[in-house]
Amino acid sequence: MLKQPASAVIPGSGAISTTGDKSSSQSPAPQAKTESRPPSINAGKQSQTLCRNILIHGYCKYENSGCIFRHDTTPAQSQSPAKLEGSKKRLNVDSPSFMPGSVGSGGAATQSALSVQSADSAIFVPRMATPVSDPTQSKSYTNVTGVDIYGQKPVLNSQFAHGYHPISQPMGVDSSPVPQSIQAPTYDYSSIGPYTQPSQDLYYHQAQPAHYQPLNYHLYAPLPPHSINALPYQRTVQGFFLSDNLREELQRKTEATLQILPTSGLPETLDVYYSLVPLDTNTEKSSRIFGYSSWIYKAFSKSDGNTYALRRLEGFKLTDEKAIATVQQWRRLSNANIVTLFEAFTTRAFGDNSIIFVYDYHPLSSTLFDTHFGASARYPISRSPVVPEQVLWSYLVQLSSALKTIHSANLAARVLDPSKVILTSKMRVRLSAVGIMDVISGNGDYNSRAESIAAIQQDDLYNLGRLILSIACNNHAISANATVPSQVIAKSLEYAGQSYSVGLKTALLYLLGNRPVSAVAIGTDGLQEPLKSIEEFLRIIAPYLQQNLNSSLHYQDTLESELCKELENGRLVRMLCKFNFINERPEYDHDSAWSETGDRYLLKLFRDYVFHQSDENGHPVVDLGHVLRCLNKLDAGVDEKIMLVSRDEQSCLVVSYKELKNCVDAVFRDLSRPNG
Ligand SMILES: Nc1ncnc2c1ncn2[C@@H]1O[C@H](COP(=O)(O)OP(=O)(O)OP(=O)(O)O)[C@@H](O)[C@H]1O
Repeated sequence: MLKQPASAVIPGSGAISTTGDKSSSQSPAPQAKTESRPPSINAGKQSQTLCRNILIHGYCKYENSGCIFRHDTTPAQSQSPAKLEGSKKRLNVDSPSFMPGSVGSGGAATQSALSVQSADSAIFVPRMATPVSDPTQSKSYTNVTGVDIYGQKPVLNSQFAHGYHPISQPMGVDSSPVPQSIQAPTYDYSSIGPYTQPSQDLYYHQAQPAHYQPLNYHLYAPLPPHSINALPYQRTVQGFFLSDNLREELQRKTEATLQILPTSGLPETLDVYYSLVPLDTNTEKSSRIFGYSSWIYKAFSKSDGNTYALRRLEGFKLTDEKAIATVQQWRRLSNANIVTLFEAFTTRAFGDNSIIFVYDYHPLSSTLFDTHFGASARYPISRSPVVPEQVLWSYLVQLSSALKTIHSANLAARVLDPSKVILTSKMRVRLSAVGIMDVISGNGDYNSRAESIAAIQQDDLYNLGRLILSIACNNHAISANATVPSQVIAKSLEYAGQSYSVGLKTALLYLLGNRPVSAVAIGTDGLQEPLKSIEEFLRIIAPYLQQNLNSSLHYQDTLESELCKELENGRLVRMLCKFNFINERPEYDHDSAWSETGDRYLLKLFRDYVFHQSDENGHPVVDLGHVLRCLNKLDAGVDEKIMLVSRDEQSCLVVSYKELKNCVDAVFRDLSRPNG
C-alpha cells in the first residue's frame, strides 16, 4: 500500500480538493449533512446550483434524501414549470452527457457547476518555454489548488512524503477496462528483492478489445523464445535486460576491439592502418602453411575508423603485380563462414619486404587448432577426446557452405587447416586466410587454367575431410600432413566409425574417398570418372543441413528477443538522459524560479512520482516495474493522466503523460539552444 495524499481526486474533471483548499470542494458528505441543517438564506441560491455529483457521477445518491442542489441539468433560467417539476428525476433523456475532459474547454454544464470558490481560482495558463512542435496540442495542466504554477512558486519546505496517486482512469488505451476472462496473469515479483510487483502493463498487452487499438508503445512485448514454465523465483528482473552471458561476451569483445599497445615496438602506421596490436598466441612462427612466416595484428583504419585484422607474410617480395588483383575476386564473396578479405599491399615498414592482407577483425576469436589441439581454448567445446557429433556436423555444414560460395565463384580455398579456421563465437566457424595462396603463388588467373582450378577444388574437399577427421580422431597429424598415407586415413575412418554415426562416416568417406584429383580422371577400367563436387556433397549431407539451419534459426530468435529488450531499454536511456539534463542543474542551484516554475516544476514533481515515492511508513518504494512503466508511458506520450503531488502535499497537479512529454521536449529544446 502506498501512501495516499490527503486529497480527493475528481478524475478527468481536474477538480480536486486538497487539505490546503478545503473550502473549494463540494463532496457528498457535506451535502448529506445539509439535510438536517435549517434552510439557510443561501438555500434558494443553492437550489439553482447544479449538484456536482450529477456532473461527476451522473447522479446524486442524496438527491432524494435532502441534497439541496439542483439535479436537473437543464439551465435553471430556461426551465419551464413542467420541467422543474420533472427535475426530481435523476437523469432523463435531455440530460447532457458527462464529459470528463470538459474542464477548461468551456463546456456549459461544467462551468455552471463550478462553485463560487472555484470561480475565484486562477485560470491556469501555461507559459510556453518554446513553442511546442504541434500547435494543436494545447497545454492545460489542472492545477488543483488554483495556484498558477507558472507564475507563483508553491511552498515546498516540508519533508517529502508524497504518495502514489495514479488516476488510472480511461484516458488512454491502457486504462480501458480489462475483461475479467482475460486478466493478466499474476506475477510474483517478490523474488527480486526490493522490486515490488510490476505493472500489468509490463506483461499484459493483448487483452485490449480491438477498438482500443492505438499502438501501445509503452508496453513491453517480449518476443519468443520464452523460458517455458519458469518458476516465479526464476523470473527475475533480468528478464527485462540482455542476458548476463551475452552482455559479458559483447563487452569483452568491445574491450578487445578497443585495446591498444602503446609500446609494442611495431610500426606506428601501415598505409591507412594504425595502433597495431599483435593477435598471435603462438610466438614460434612456422612457415608450414604459406611458406613464409606469418603474423597477424589488429589495427584501426584511418579511412573508416573500423578495426581490421592485418595478416603479414614476412620476407615476401611481390614479383607479379597482377597476382594481387585476385584480392578483388575474394572481396566480392559474401559468406557468413568466410572472413572477408578487403585488400592486400606490400610494405617495408617492418624493415623487410612484407605483404599485408587486410581482413575483417573478429574479436576474441580462437583457431580450431587452439580449441581442439591447443592448451588454451577460448570457446571450449569439450575437453574429452571425443568431440560431440553435433559439433562436427556444425563445422562440416558451415565449412561446406563456405566452399560452396568459393567454388561457385570459380575460386578455391586452398587452405583448410585447423589453424586457419577461426571460431568467432560458440560453434561459429569462419575460414580466416582466404585469398593468400592465390596471390603468393601467382596462381590467381584461374580462367586461363580451367583444369587447374577443378583440381584445386577437389583438394579443398579432401582437405575438408582431413580437417574434420583429425578433430573426430583427436589427431592433429591427419590435418597437418598433406601427404598423410592412405592407410592412416583408412584406419582413422574406421576409428571414427566406432564413435560416430554412419551418416558422418559416409560424409567423410565421400570427402576422403579415392576419387581422382585431376580434371579428367580415368578410372582403372579406363572409363572417365566424374569429379567430386561440393554440390554433390551438400546433397549427401542434406538431412544434417536442416538440423543446422534449425539450430541457427533458434539462435537468431534468441538474439532477436534480446534485441527487443534492448530496444525498449534504449528508449529509456534516451529519456533518462534528457531527464537528467533538466533536473538539478547546478547553475540554477539557487534559482528556484528556474526549477520550480513551469514545465520544469512539473518534471521535478514527475521525477518524485517516478523515483521518490514512499510507503505509508515513510520507507522508500523501490519498484522497478513502476519506473519502467512510467518512463515508457512518458516516452510514448500516452493520454493517461496522473496526479503529481508537491513535496509539502499542499498542491496536486493532474497532468497527462502526453503533456509531460511535451514538457520534456520543450525544456530540453530550451537547454540545447545555443544561447541556452
Ligand atoms: N580475422 C581475424 N580476426 C581476429 N582474430 C583473428 C583473425 N584471424 C585470426 N585471428 C586470431 O589470431 C590468432 C593467430 O592466428 P594465426 O592464423 O596466426 O594462427 P596461429 O596458430 O598463430 O598459426 P600460424 O602458426 O600459422 O601463424 C588466433 O588467435 C586467431 O584466432
